[in-house]
Amino acid sequence: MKILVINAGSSSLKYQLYNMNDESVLAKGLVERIGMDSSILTHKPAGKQEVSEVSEILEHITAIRKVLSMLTHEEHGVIASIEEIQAVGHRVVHGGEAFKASALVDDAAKAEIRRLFDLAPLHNPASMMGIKAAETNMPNVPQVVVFDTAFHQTMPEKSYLYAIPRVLYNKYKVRRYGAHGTSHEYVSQAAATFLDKPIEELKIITCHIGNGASVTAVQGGQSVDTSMGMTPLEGLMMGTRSGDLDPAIVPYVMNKEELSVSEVNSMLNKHSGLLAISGVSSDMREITEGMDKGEANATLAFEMYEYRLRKYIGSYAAAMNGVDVLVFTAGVGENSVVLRQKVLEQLTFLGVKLDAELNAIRSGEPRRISAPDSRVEVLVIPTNEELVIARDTHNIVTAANQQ
Ligand SMILES: Nc1ncnc2c1ncn2[C@@H]1O[C@H](COP(=O)(O)OP(=O)(O)O)[C@@H](O)[C@H]1O
Ligand SMILES: CC(=O)OP(=O)(O)O
Ligand SMILES: [Mg+2]
Repeated sequence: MKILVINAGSSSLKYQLYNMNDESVLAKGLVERIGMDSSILTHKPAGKQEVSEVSEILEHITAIRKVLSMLTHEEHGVIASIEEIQAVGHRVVHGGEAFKASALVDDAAKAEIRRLFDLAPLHNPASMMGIKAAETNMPNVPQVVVFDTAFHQTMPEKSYLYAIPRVLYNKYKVRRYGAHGTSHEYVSQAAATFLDKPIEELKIITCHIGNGASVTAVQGGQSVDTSMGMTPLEGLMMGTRSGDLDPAIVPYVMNKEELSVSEVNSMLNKHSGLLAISGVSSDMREITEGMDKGEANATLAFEMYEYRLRKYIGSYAAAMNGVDVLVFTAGVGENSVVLRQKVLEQLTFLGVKLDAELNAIRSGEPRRISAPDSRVEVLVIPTNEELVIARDTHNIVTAANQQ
């Protein structure tokens, strides 16, 4: 079965085409700047040269049409016809309380995802555009939705409730949902496999540190707490998101600066984090370059980012009364040697002992970076959200076909 995996953002669309017979990736790519004056489609067929194409792509529907024509292209294509795509899997950030697992797309699922627009205004509308675009271009192909929030549905009330009037939960479902669940689940299972230990016996802290970043406490294979909240704004300091802050700052700043709700949302989601403190970039590579050059603001941004991540790790060790395994994943977690080093150097109180040489190795494979006598196993595990989405899609569509 060939499955197209789609991760739609508000102005971007990432895709991967899988052959599920051997779980190989036939092609992958990215459409950026959808709706802007010049959009860029970057397409990488397996074993062939990467190609880029600049054009005007105003909507997701057009973006998918371009992707499909690239996948079937004479020179850069990997399939003879669109008919070869037997299912589409979509990443959806918010599944609320309704979705505890992945699901087939039908009218009820779409209505629920739409109902959740309010809770994830930056993410769910983009996912819905991706679903609509795929339906329009491939009307008879089954579609599956895989939710970032699903893995965190095991959190107990004491983790997911906010200490605000209960009526807000009853009426509006205001609570912690978390995100990046597909990744936290994948890397926690991969960690247990790597260590050859039953996941039921492990206390694992998974750090998904990408553009968006979150930490999860995984006890016995289940998410028991996570740093992102009702929306992906809470928790760690991120590329452009503030993470935790005193909620009183919001009305105070709105009042002083005469900001609207959407302006303050935009400030906290798009103009904060590393970008705001460094004044230069939201990209960790540029932050560390600035730090190497002795730039004070880049150095401060890095220090805040590292410190806040370390505090979350400490608090989740307390939440589980211990930690056996610490996992780093996603763009920054997999690649930033210096971030891991700075975090781990000050977790010696937990029994963490870093092996600096192992930490400096660059590899795309799961690996251990702690010393043999470290009380906590520290691993770097490349995440693969797309593969999980492809597998869930395959399982759900296969089961539906058998009915
Ligand atoms: N070699 C590297 N060193 C440090 N940071 C890196 C490196 N490569 C990528 N990154 C960081 O990874 C981030 C993107 O992570 P990723 O998981 O791809 O994010 P997302 O999926 O949220 O777009 C970038 O912002 C960049 O700062
Ligand atoms: C939920 C979220 O933060 O996603 P991303 O890391 O892709 O921005
Ligand atoms: Mg990501």
